[in-house]
Order: sequence, then structure tokens, then C-alpha cells
Amino acid sequence: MRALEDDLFPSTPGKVKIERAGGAMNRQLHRCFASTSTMFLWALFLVAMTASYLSFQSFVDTSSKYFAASWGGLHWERQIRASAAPRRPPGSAAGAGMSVLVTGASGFVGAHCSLALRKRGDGVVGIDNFNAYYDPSLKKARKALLSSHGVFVVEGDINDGRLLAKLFDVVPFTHVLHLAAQAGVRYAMENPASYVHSNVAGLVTLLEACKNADPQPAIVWASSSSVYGLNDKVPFSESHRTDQPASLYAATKKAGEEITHSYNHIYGLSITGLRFFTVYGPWGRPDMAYFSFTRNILQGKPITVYRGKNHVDLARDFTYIDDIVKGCLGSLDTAGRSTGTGGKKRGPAPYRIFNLGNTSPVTVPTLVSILEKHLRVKAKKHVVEMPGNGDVPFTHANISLARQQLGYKPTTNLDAGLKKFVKWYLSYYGYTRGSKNL
Ligand SMILES: O=C(O)[C@H]1O[C@H](OP(=O)(O)OP(=O)(O)OC[C@H]2O[C@@H](n3ccc(=O)[nH]c3=O)[C@H](O)[C@@H]2O)[C@H](O)[C@@H](O)[C@@H]1O
Repeated sequence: MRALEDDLFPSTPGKVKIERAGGAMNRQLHRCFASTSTMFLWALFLVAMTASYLSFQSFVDTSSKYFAASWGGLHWERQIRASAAPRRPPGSAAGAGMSVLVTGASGFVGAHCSLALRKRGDGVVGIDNFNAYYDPSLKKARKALLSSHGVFVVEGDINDGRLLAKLFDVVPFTHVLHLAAQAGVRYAMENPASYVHSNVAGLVTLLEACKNADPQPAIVWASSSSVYGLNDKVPFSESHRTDQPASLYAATKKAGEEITHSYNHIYGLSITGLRFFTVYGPWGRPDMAYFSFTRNILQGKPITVYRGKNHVDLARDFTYIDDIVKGCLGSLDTAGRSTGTGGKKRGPAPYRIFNLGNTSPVTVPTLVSILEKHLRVKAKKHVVEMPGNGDVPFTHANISLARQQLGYKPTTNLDAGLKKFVKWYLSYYGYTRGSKNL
């Protein structure tokens, strides 16, 4: 008995039997059918070749990723363990110390927090993907600074679930300070996918690793003042509306607040979200206005100052980095435990959101005049109407909740903070105008 496949796929091309063969019509049909079968077989052959080529390529990709991985191995694990070990003196009033995984450790806020944690005796391991959103050499310099203080930074992406699982295998982290993100309000119009990749997909991969870890760490992470979006009640309080984002960046940060809430609810992860208000200072981000203005002013290039509707100046609640670091450490210290194990919730865990701002907004033209004073150079200002680029006209934080629960109390005003920034900038990039490329 012939199998069905034999009918559909004859083994010898051109040998298809046609019932009642004999007439010219039938011969033609025969030839035609035979050549169709030949073509069909060739097509099958090509499909098979393509499939085997593709699977070979994916094997090569996977294995090259595996072999080129910058992590793993006994030496690597020893470095991770040493970096994660708390070094507080025995009997210290602050307790035994934490082991903190800091994501985005070679970023601006990440590097400052990692150093502060290490200096007070906590264990810190960093992870950073050193992407090229801004000059990676600045990130490498921050990494070198951390390394000189005994903080090890793994080069890797928070979207790499295998790496995260490995890190939790090697160290039972008590806390995660999650600062890795695609930052910047206006860049979201140029590269929207990078925001989804880091702020949504990366966040979920990290939360999955935290939820599976045993013990589960408490998580403190960076949200943003931009979640207030079109809210016009001032000062911004945590209870105000945050469902009107003005940029995709803000929308992904808001999404992060909802996503972390669901992990808190389902898996008992302790979550603290921090809404940072325009953080600035030494070792800052070159994409931010105070930084790029400084570079342009020193290089004699014009700066673009945006202005709001009806000629109203834009204003920001600029917050100095040291104040933000205190808010982050205060959040870690008061986080409360995650309750789950092995992906199962054992009871309710804290879910908190705090504003970390300075409570005194300053206009952008005032920011420029403070920089002019410290740099002793006049800026070439080019004032333009604010383009529809996701910017909001002003931000202003109400910090009562953080003050009450974290002991958060900002102490550096914009003038004093920019003076420290300019000092750092000149020492890092050199005193001669534009001596180093950013
Ligand atoms: O608080 C926040 O959540 C956000 O703060 C900053 O965002 P932004 O306040 O826009 O900070 P800058 O990019 O430094 O801009 C500050 C002000 O300068 C203005 N600006 C910016 C650039 C420019 O060329 N000219 C100019 O007038 C902006 O419109 C804004 O009013 C950060 O870049 C975000 O990553 C962060 O999340």
C-alpha cells in the first residue's frame, strides 16, 4: 500500500503515473506535472539548505556569544564575592551591612551611590552595559574610580537574564539599587526603541531575576519627576496625577511604576521608586543642559535656551547629586524585606514612591547666569520657543513624604552645586578651552 507521502512527494521526479495515460493531452499533462514536481523538489531542497544555514548561523552566534562573554569563571566569581562582601566593623551601630547589586553603576547616579555605599562599609557589585548614548570613556573613568575603591563592575546588560541569574547564584544580594535606564527626555523622539529596551524590557528581566532569587532582595529604583507630565498642581506630590506623560521617556518610567507594583503584589518584592528631579553635579551626564551648556560656553559656541509659551522661562527643581545619594541610601536603609521565596509570595511587602527634589525651582536663564559666573565666560545665548519635544514647562517637588520616612533633607542650592560641578569639569577636561572631546 502506498503511503500518502508517496503520492504527494514522488521519490523519482518525472515518474508520476497518470491514470488512463495515452493521449497527447495526457502526455502534456504528464510532462507539465513532472516538471512541476522537479521544481517542487528543488524548492524543497533550497528550503532545507536555507534552514540548515540559518540554524548553523544561530549556533555560531550563540556559541560566539558564549565564548566571548566577559563574565563567568572562578576568578570572576571570586571578584564578585569580594566586591559584594560588607566590610562594616563588627558591632557597628548600622548593623552587619548590606550586599547591594547596583545596576547602571558606571552611570552618573550609580557611580556616586556605589562609592557612598562602599565608603560606609556595604558590599557593592555593579553592572553596566557601557552603551554609547553618551561618551563611554566617561563611564569607563567612573568604573576605574569605583575599581580603585574595591567596587567591581560587570560589563553586561540587564536584559541578559542568564547573567543576572548567575550573579544571584554567586551572591545572596540583600538589596538591588536599579539605576540602569535609557535617560533623557528629548532623545526619546530619536530612538524610542532604546527606552522600551532598557526601561521596560530590561526592568522586567531584572524583576524576574529578583523574584526568582532566594533570598529575594529589596529593590530601590529610579523613576523620574517626568511622570508628573502635564500635571500643573504645584509643588508635585506623590498623590498627584501621573497619567498624562508628555514624553515616551516619562511614559516608560510611569510604566515602570506600574510594573514594579505588579511584582510587589504577586511575588512580595519590596519596592521603592524614587522620582528624581533633574539631578546634576560632578561626574554628571554630558547630555544634560547644565553639562552641555558648560562645554559650549567654554568652547565659545552658542547655547540654545528654550522658552515656554507667552515668553515664560522654563524652570527645573535642579537637585544636587549628594542630596540624591542620601535619598537613595536612606531608601535602601528603610526598604523593608521582600517576603517571597522561589517565586512565591509569603506575605505583603512594602511598595513606596518618593519624590527626591530640591523644593526650589530655578529658571533655565538663571542656570545659565550662574554658570557664566563660575566659568567667568559670557554665554552666547540663542533663545527659542520650546519645541514640542516632550519637555514640560516646570518641575517642583514636594518632599514631605521623603523627609518624614527617609530623613531626606537636601542641603545644596544650585549656586553651590554648580560651583562644585565647574570645579570638577575643569579638572577632568582640563583648563584650556575644549581641550578634550566629549
Ligand atoms: O527630572 C527628571 O526626571 C529628568 O531630568 C532631566 O531632564 P530635564 O529636566 O529635561 O533636564 P535637562 O535635559 O538638563 O534640561 C533642563 C532644562 O533645560 C532646558 N534645555 C535643555 C537643553 C537645551 O539645549 N536647552 C534648554 O533650554 C530644558 O528644556 C529643561 O527645561 C534628565 O535628563 C532626565 O533623565 C530626568 O529623568
